[in-house]
Amino acid sequence: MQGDGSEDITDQSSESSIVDSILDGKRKTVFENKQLVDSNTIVDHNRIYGRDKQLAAEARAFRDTLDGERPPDLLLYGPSGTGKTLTVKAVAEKVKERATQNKIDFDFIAVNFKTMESHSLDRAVWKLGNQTAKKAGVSWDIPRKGVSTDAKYVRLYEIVDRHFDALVFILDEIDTLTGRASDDEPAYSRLLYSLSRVMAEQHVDTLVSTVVITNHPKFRENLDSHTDSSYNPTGIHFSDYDANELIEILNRRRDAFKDGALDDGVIELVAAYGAKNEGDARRAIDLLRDAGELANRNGETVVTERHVHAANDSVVKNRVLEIVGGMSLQKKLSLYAAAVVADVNNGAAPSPAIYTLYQEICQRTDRDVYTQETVNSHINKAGTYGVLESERTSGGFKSGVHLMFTFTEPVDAVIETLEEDDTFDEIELSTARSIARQSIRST
Ligand SMILES: Nc1ncnc2c1ncn2[C@@H]1O[C@H](COP(=O)(O)OP(=O)(O)OP(=O)(O)O)[C@@H](O)[C@H]1O
Repeated sequence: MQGDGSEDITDQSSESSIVDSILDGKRKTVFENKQLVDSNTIVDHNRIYGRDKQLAAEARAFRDTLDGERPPDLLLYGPSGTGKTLTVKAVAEKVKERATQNKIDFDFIAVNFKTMESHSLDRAVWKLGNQTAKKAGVSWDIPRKGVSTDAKYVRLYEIVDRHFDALVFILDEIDTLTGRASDDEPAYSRLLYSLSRVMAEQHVDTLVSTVVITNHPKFRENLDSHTDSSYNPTGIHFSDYDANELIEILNRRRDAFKDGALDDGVIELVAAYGAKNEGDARRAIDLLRDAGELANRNGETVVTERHVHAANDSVVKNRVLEIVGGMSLQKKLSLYAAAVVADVNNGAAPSPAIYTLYQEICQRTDRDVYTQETVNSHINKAGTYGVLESERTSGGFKSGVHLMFTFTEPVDAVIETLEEDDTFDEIELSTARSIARQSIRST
């Protein structure tokens, strides 16, 4: 806008020519098939590495369907990003192909319960109904509210019975289905009970079975005794990947990139970061894609180790920001003290030294000082989101038994992220560091 309120024509035309040149020009990209580095893509069997035992166990179970028998329920457990969802969906797709050849109506319904806004049984049944109706190609005429859970079950099972010979429900993160706090039995227990008894109790002819995917197999301890006796899944374990396995996985997706667009060492570096990140293949694939996107943004045609390092820094920062961004002031102060102590003490932060630094910071910036117990519990909260781990120990400090915190995220990223908050304007990092060193020596 100019002073008289009219548009600046020169600026507008240069803007539109920039936009035109971007839209009209041929896009430079390092990617040949970007889908391969989208972690939601279900890749073909020839790109799945090192899961033969698990694939075989899943195929053996699903095979029953082709023989007209109900497959056993499966429980796939292990850390995040270890191929639980990928393998079971890949096998289910294959079984579906065979079933179609044999004129069997087989299908699978995959639902992730974590992403639901409410974790009640009612919402879970509604969601299963909605997905099942979609697969069956019929409309799901049940409103979310105003209809009882029983009525939702009835309609769901009617669709199942009418449209499928065999159906597998793939239930991801089922342990998040806790239901209301007042419920005496968790919602997932009631859902598993119903699904495992549907053929007997609802007179459904369809061969119905379940595949539960979880990082927390201990959820079974909270099953109601009735569910526990009717639900006996076959367990299949998935362990995390080491760097060499991640290299194999990533190498099978090289063709996501154009010929020559991946510099030597890029895959190995991404795998090394991935191995540090709990051997999670999802994070490794995402990092490889992010590095490629960064090269694209910079207008470069080859992805190098530099892009990987930079992409990793920004992933870590975003993750830490997501966790610490919403913390209260006192939690931030406690975590900051822990991070500074860890920073000067080779990554380990003993609680007495943290508390000394925390007190100093609060006194110097005129803030309330909470008890050591509260500070420890504030820091432990950060642990539940995966920033650090704690262990009870008794060695080396006058104060007897204490907690030792070790960070699972890079300490410098935690300090840098916390320092973005105005609260820390009054605190000099160098001063905090020297107090931390002193308190390590004197506690
Ligand atoms: N063995 C493997 N070979 C090829 N790709 C893999 C392998 N394991 C995992 N992946 C890829 O890593 C990503 C995460 O895998 P998947 O979704 O199966 O993990 P998950 O174990 O189900 O994790 P979560 O517990 O978080 O749901 C996916 O993109 C998947 O394609």
